[in-house]
Amino acid sequence: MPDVFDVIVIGAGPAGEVAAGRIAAAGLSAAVIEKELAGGECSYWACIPSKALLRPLDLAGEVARVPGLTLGGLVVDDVLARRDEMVSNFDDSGQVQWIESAGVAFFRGKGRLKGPREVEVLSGEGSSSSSSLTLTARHAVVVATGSSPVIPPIPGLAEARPWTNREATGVRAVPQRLLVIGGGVVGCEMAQALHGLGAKETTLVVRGGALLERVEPYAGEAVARSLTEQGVRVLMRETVERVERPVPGGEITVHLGGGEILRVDEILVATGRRAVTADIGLSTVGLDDHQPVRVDDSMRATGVEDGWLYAVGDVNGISLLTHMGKYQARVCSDVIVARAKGTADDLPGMRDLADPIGSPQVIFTDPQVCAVGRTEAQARSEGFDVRVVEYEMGDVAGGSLMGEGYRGRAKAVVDERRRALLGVTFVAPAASDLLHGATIAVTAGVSLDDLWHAVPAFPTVSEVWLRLLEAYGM
Ligand SMILES: Cc1cc2nc3c(=O)[nH]c(=O)nc-3n(C[C@H](O)[C@H](O)[C@H](O)COP(=O)(O)OP(=O)(O)OC[C@H]3O[C@@H](n4cnc5c(N)ncnc54)[C@H](O)[C@@H]3O)c2cc1C
Ligand SMILES: NC(=O)c1ccc[n+]([C@@H]2O[C@H](COP(=O)([O-])OP(=O)(O)OC[C@H]3O[C@@H](n4cnc5c(N)ncnc54)[C@H](O)[C@@H]3O)[C@@H](O)[C@H]2O)c1
Repeated sequence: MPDVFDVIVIGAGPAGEVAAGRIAAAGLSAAVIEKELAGGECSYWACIPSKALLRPLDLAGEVARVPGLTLGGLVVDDVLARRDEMVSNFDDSGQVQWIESAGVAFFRGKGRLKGPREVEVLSGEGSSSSSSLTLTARHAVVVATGSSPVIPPIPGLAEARPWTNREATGVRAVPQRLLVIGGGVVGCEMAQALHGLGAKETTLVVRGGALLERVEPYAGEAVARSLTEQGVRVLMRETVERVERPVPGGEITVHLGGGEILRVDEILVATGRRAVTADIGLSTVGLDDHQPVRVDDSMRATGVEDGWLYAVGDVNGISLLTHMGKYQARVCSDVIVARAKGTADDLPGMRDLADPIGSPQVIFTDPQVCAVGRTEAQARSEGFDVRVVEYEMGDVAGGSLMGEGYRGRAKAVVDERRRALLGVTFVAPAASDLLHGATIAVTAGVSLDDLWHAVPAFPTVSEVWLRLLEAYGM
C-alpha cells in the first residue's frame, strides 16, 4: 500500500466515507482511516438502530388509529433481532468493501495529525502488536471524526456507568425502570423507544421548561403531551443532584434537585455531544483541540497555513445530522478536487448554502417533528418581517383518512418582504416525507405565488400546503 495520497480522510463515518468516495470518483487518490467501524456512529449506534427500534412502535400507533385492524402483541426479541440485522451485527466488512470498491485505500487504526499534511496511523494501541505508520497527503486532509456523548459532572454519575446512545440503541435487555437525563432529540426518541419496548417506569428529567428546544415550541409541547399519554413521566425544570450505585450493575438511587428520590435499573444520559477533536493532533497544526474545528463555507479549516485542512460532519459542530455531514462532504470533496486540479473552486455546488438556511430534520417521536429553515423566534430575532400561518393537519381530508384521533399541526414562517418561506414545521404522525417539499420551497426561496400553482393531490395530508396558503390569504 502506498503511503502518499492526494487526500487523507480521518474517520469513516457517513461524512468521511462520502468525502473519500467522491474524491476517488473524481480521479484523485484517497485514503480513509477508521479506528472503530466503517459507517460510524450513525450506522451502528445512532440513526439506524434508533429508527429500527422506533419503526414498529410507529406502525403500532398507525394501526391503533385505523378501525378494523387489530394489533398483535409486540415481540421485543424480534424487534431487537431486526435492529441487529440493520446494524449488520456490528460487522463493517460490507462498508469496507464499498470503500475499497470505490477505489479508496482503507486503513484500520487511529489517525492523528503529525504536522502539515502528515497523518500517523496507530494500530492496536496498548497491545503488544501495536504499530504505527505515517501517511502524507499531497493536497488535503479531511477531519471527519464525528462526536461523542457528554456526561455531565453530576456526583456519582460517571461511576454508575450510565448508558449513552450506544447502550440505549444496542439494548439487549430492556430495563424495567429507566431514567433519561436530557430533553433533546436523543432523550425524546430513546425514552419513547425504550418505554415502548418495555421500560414501564420511564422518567425523563428535563432541566428547562420544554422538550426539543431547537424547534418550534409547539412541537416540544406536542411530544411532551404524547410521551405523558404513553406513560412516560416527564419532569420539567428538574435536575439530577446525585447518583449512587453501590453494586456495579445493581440498582441506582437518584437524588433529584426537587427532593424526590428515585430507584432505577439504568440511567440514559442524553445531554448533548462534543466534537471528537481531542487527541487527533490538531495542536500540531496550531488549532484548539477542545473546540469543534472551525471551517469556512467550503469546509476548509480556518487558521491553517496553506489551507490544506478541511472538516466535515459533527466534528465541525455546524449541524449534527448525518445528511448535513454528507452534504458538507460533497461540498468539501468538490472544492478539494477543483483546487488540486487548478480549476474553478467556486461553482454553485462548492459552497455550504444549506446550513445557514436551517437544516431539515425529522425527529422520530410520535408525533414526528419535521422541520426545516428558521423557527418563528429565530426569524424574528434576525430581523425578518415575519408573518406566521398555522393549520390543523387533522382537518384536511387526507389527515382524517389517516385514522381516528389523527392530529397534527403545520406552521409556516413567511418572509413578508419576499413573500417566501423562511421555515416550515410539521408535527404529526408519519409526516416525515412531507418535509422534502418544504425543504425545496425554503431552500429555493419559492414565492408563495408560485407555490399556489403546486397543487397537492387529493386526498393526501399534503393538502395542508393549500390550507396554509389559504390561511395566508391566497
Ligand atoms: C441516538 C442518535 C440518533 C441519531 N439519529 C439521527 C437521525 O435519525 N438522523 C440524522 O440525520 N442524524 C442522527 N443522529 C446524528 C448522526 O448520528 C450524526 O450526525 C452522524 O453520525 C455524524 O456523522 P460523522 O461522519 O460526522 O461522524 P460519526 O458518525 O461519529 O463518524 C465518525 C467516525 O470517525 C471515527 N474516528 C473518530 N476519531 C478517529 C480517529 N482519530 N482516527 C480514525 N477514526 C476516527 C469514529 O470511529 C467514527 O467511525 C443521531 C445521533 C444519535 C446519537
Ligand atoms: N432524528 C434525528 O435527526 C436525531 C436523533 C438523535 C440525535 N440527533 C442529533 O444528535 C445531536 C445530539 O442529540 P442530544 O439529544 O444528545 O443533544 P441535544 O443538544 O439535542 O439535547 C441535549 C439536551 O440535554 C439538555 N442538557 C444539557 N446538559 C444538561 C445537563 N447537565 N443536565 C440536564 N440536561 C442537560 C439540554 O438542555 C438539551 O435539552 C443533536 O444535535 C441532534 O441533531 C438527531
